[in-house]
Amino acid sequence: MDFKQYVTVVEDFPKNGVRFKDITTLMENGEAYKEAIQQMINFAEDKQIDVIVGPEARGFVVGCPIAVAMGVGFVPVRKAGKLPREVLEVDYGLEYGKDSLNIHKGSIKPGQRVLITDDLLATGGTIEATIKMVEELGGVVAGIAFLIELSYLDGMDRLKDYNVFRLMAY
Ligand SMILES: O=P(O)(O)OC[C@H]1O[C@H](OP(=O)(O)OP(=O)(O)O)[C@H](O)[C@@H]1O
Ligand SMILES: Nc1ncnc2[nH]cnc12
Repeated sequence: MDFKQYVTVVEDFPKNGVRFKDITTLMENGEAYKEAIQQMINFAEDKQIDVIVGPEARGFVVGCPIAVAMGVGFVPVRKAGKLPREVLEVDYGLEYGKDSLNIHKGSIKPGQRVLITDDLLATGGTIEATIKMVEELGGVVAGIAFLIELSYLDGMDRLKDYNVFRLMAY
């Protein structure tokens, strides 16, 4: 399947000449969304995954259906101030700003094998912060799966030590 035909490229969003890759048009198409998720599951299948971790919000869009299909749990990474219990917090930068991310302490058990999911790899700031939180909680990052890599931003350079899958590259 040519997945790129379902992604809409929006010029200058949210600002400063960023070429935004909008996956909502892929999600609107049941066949394309299902097949994209299936390809991520195929990548994860032989990795003895115990739990999936995805950053808000688009990491949920890909991570939750994979978790349900694989019969494993899903742990949300959220922007600061959204999780109600005790959290681990990490600052990060992204293509169009900076923020901090939280994960619930105790949400990953030491030694658990984790698949990290997100829709898109840009600078790699979000995923690097997510990896840091998983590893600080004692999890083992067994794989990282994206729908899209923006190869002109070199985010993959930060992920050399990991097993990474991406469906599309721009
Ligand atoms: O590789 P990076 O430079 O870190 O950028 C990639 C991140 O940016 C987007 O999320 P965003 O923070 O815009 O949040 P959203 O999913 O809530 O829209 C995207 O879903 C990734 O998580
Ligand atoms: N260019 C881009 N398109 C969509 N999501 C993004 N997140 C960070 N950069 C992005």
